[in-house]
Parts: sequence; structure tokens; C-alpha cells
Amino acid sequence: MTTGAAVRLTGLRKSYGEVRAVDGIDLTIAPGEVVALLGPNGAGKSTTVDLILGLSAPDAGDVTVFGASPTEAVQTGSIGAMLQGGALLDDATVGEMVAMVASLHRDPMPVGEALARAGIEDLANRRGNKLSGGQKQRARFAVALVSDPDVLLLDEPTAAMDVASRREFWRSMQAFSDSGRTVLFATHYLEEAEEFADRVVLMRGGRIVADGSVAQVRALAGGRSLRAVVPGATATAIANLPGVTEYQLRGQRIAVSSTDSDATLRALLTAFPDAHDIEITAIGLEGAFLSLTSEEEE
Ligand SMILES: Nc1ncnc2c1ncn2[C@@H]1O[C@H](COP(=O)(O)OP(=O)(O)OP(=O)(O)O)[C@@H](O)[C@H]1O
Repeated sequence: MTTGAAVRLTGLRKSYGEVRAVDGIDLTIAPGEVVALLGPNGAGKSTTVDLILGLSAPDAGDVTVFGASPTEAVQTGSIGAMLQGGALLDDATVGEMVAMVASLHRDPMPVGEALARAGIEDLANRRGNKLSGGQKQRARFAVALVSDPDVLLLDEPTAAMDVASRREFWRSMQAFSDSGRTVLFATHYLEEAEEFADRVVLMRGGRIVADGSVAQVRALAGGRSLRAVVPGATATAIANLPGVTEYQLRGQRIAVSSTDSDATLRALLTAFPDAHDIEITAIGLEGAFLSLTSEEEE
């Protein structure tokens, strides 16, 4: 394996007509990292994945995979991918399809091993048109693994899977990443990002709106929001309350996000004894995610 970044995106842009699907992304992924690309529909996750694979060309910016172009990386098998709805052949068996892809690569892993790692050894002789949605996803996973890639890209890998298959899929994926491989997966599911990624990159409107460790995202998501009417409040006083990470002040109304709402409230009442109509609510995982991905505050 080469040293340096596993994946590096610099000033990446891609528009479809008026739509800026990817609007200036800089991202460096180190070898061995497991990164979740999280964001709502239309955030630009699939476009980013396509650009990393060289399936489409950027309007501006640059992609490298271990220092090479996407095309070179795909040709040498250093990058493998499992895409949304990636085609499977109806009339070929799972084993045949995986073997076919293996034959395109210089140094593939044995077909049996790819099937075993994807947890579908028992489906080797099943034809493509006889697979359930979840089984198809696992077949795509085996196809992605067989080139024994250093970097694996997964676009919403568990979309058609039930809870049990999901769990098993992630177990296979973790075994793969534990061997030092780099994984980038796009997902809508915050829980998947939290549970399986080392790092979470949040996208919205073609941009990266947050990028941090899972612990940082947890801290963000574990916060509370506090609203109150605070006569005499000033922006500085509110911003300096303990625990406050974000605040809004409209007239006498304040809304703050806090990592320690008890301490925030105590200090608020000490500084502003007339504060009233106080409401404290948990932001929760969904809320933190939504607040980061839905607000347009340009
Ligand atoms: N081939 C295309 N032609 C036109 N517009 C496109 C094309 N591909 C993507 N877009 C648009 O670019 C934007 C980003 O789409 P993209 O599929 O990358 O988002 P996403 O985050 O993967 O969404 P989802 O979670 O729904 O898959 C969307 O507004 C989408 O409609």
C-alpha cells in the first residue's frame, strides 16, 4: 500500500444544468479510516461517490485515490465499489458474476473468499433474478470485495436490507476495515454512521457542513435546546453562558443549543432573574442532524 491520503478531493465541483450537485468539496481520507458520508436526499453523496470512481468527470477540482486518478485506481483494483442499484445479471449465478469481475482484475481474492466475506456462500449457485433485495445487496458487496481493494466505496449499502441482514452486513464490513482498508459509505441513517464510522462527514446542498469524529457528532447530538424570554438579554451575555454552542436572539427571545443545559439555565437565571417562559428540549440525534443539514443561513 502506498503512503499518503487514501482519497483526496480538492475543490471538487459538479453541476447538472442549474443544480450544483457538488459545490466545492475538499476532503482528505487517511488510509484505514471508515468514513460515513451522511446527508439528506439530493445532498450530493452519490455524485461525490461517482466522481471518486471516475464514473463522471468533475467540472472543476481533482480526485486522487492513493495518488492515482480514479480511472487508474479502478483499473488496478485499488478501489472497489458497491453502488445503489448496481446491475446484476439475471441469468448468471452469484458465483459466476463474482468470478467474472474477478477475472477483470490482476490480483483478485478467491471467489469463495469474497462470497464468504459477504456472507453469501450458500447463494453461490442462485441466479440473479432469484435474489431478494437484501441478497442482491450482498451479491454487490461480494462483487465489490473480489478485487481485494484498498478503498471500498459503498453507496447506501443497506438500503434494501432488513434489520438482521443489516447487522450482518456491517459485521462483514467491519472485518474488512479491521484489516486496515479504507471505507467510505454514503448513508441516510445517522445510527449507521454513528455505529460503524470513525468519522462522519455531513453534506447538504453539495457542500460539507460538518466533519468530525463520531464522538464530536455524539456531543453535538446529545445537546439540549433552551428557549426563553429574557428581558435585557445581549448577544454577548447569551453567547458566554456555560455550555452554549449556538444561539439566536430575537428581541427578548433567546434560543440556544447547549451541551450542559443545567449549567446554562443556572447561569441564565443568575444573570437574568426575570427570564421566563423557559423551555428545555432534547435535540436528539435526528434534530442535530436536521439542524445541520436543513438550515440555509447564507
Ligand atoms: N445525472 C443527473 N442529472 C441531473 N441531475 C442530477 C443527476 N445526478 C444527480 N443530480 C442532482 O444532483 C443533486 C445531488 O444528487 P445526488 O444523487 O448526488 O444526491 P444524494 O445525496 O446521493 O441523494 P440520495 O440520498 O437521494 O441518493 C440532486 O439535486 C440531483 O437531483
